Order: sequence, then C-alpha cells, then structure tokens
Amino acid sequence: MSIRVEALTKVYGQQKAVDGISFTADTGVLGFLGPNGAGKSTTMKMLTCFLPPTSGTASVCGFDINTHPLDVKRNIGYLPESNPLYTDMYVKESLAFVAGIHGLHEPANRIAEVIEQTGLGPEQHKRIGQLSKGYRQRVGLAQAILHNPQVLILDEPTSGLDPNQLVGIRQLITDLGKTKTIILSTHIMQEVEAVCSQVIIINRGSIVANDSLSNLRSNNKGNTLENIFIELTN
Ligand SMILES: Nc1ncnc2c1ncn2[C@@H]1O[C@H](COP(=O)(O)OP(=O)(O)OP(=O)(O)O)[C@@H](O)[C@H]1O
Repeated sequence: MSIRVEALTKVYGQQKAVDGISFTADTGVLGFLGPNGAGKSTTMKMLTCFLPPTSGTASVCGFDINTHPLDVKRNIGYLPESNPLYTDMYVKESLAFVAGIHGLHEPANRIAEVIEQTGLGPEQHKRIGQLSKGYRQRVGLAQAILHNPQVLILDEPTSGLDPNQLVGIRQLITDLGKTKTIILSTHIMQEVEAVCSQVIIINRGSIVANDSLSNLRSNNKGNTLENIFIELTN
C-alpha cells in the first residue's frame, strides 16, 4: 500500500479536527470528500508532514510520517489548498527552484516535460504574478509532480477553474492516477464521478464512508453521489 493511515488524530486546542481515522490507498485516485471543516486539509497536512499528528500515525511508500518525514516528502507531491507560489518568479524559474530543492540532476528536460504535461506551454515565459488563476493552479500542479513522486496529495486542485481548464486538469489527474496514488480533495461531485476510483467521506473528523465509487453507488440505489454525501454528513 502506498498510503496507510492508522488512528490518525489532530487536536487544535479544544477541538478534535481529525478523530482517529484509518484507511489505506494504492494506485488510483481516491476522492477525499467532506463538508467544510470536516478535517480534510488537516489530514492532508499530516500526511505531507506539514503538521505533526496529536496521536496515531501514517506511512507513505512505507515511510512513517513521525519517524521518516524527509523520505515521506521525497515520495510525495503536495498541492495545498492555498497554492502558495512565488509570484515574482517566472514559471520556468520557479520550476528550476523546486527542482533544485529536490536535487534533480539536469532538470531542464524534466521541466520541459512537466510544462508540456500541465499545458503551461503558452504561458511559460510569464511571471507567476501575471498568470490567471487556472494557470497558477497548473504551476502548483507542475511543482507537485516535478520530482515524479509516487503519491500526490491535491487539495481542491480545480477550484476556480473555467470549464475548459477543468477538463484538461481532470484528464491530467486521471492519467497520473494510472501509475500513482492520488488523494484528491474536492467539493465537486461531478469531478469525483469523472476521476475517482475510491471515495472516502469524512464528517466532523471521522470517516463515514470508505468504498469504491461503484460500490457506493450500488449500495445506495438510485441516489446521486450528492445525495449520498448529504445523507452521510447531516
Ligand atoms: N491551525 C488551526 N488552528 C485551529 N483550528 C484549526 C486550524 N486549522 C483548522 N482548524 C479547524 O479544524 C477543523 C478542520 O479544518 P480543515 O481545514 O481540516 O477542514 P476541511 O475539511 O479541509 O474544510 P474545507 O472544506 O472548508 O477546506 C475546522 O473546524 C477548522 O476550523
């Protein structure tokens, strides 16, 4: 298993944001769903070693987040919800910077490949601050996949994209999911239907569904994914 989560818990002050969740994930796209404040981003931050758990653990490609955070980060690509970017940098410059952090040797070919893959070609000579939101998302995604990690954690990667860009990014996520393990947080049910093989629904820090998309549908006959989500989270 690429990802193994065991009794993972995060408490902020008095609030239990993530309450002892356990799950596994392997190659494919796992839809990580839940209402606002359910604990999705907090879980993703713990998996990427951005935040330490209060208790419990997880492993990424066999490396424990508590004991081997550097190995976890080498095997993971993360696009955070806020997609923080250096807006004064040019697109290629920012990718070269990230390639340097990962210690990629002769990164020019890989940078060109990732620019092609994420459709950044026409905008590659611009400063990030000059890019539209959709193209900034593509830069964030390009940075996340640059070191060719086995696991990708994508926190609402398509929020704010126009329909044309949505189709392109979803296709890219689907293609990447053929060989990688992807955890995809999204509020767009259509997107889940389009790209996810497995679905986890989290509510108030606890998992309320963990199944294949097809099982979830057949066990809730006649219900749309949207209705299943509403029933399980209210
Ligand atoms: N740094 C923090 N300090 C205190 N509380 C926090 C912090 N970060 C998140 N929380 C709280 O933890 C809970 C879970 O937040 P989280 O961001 O993980 O939810 P989410 O499922 O990603 O929500 P959304 O869909 O709105 O992005 C929320 O109630 C939130 O207010």
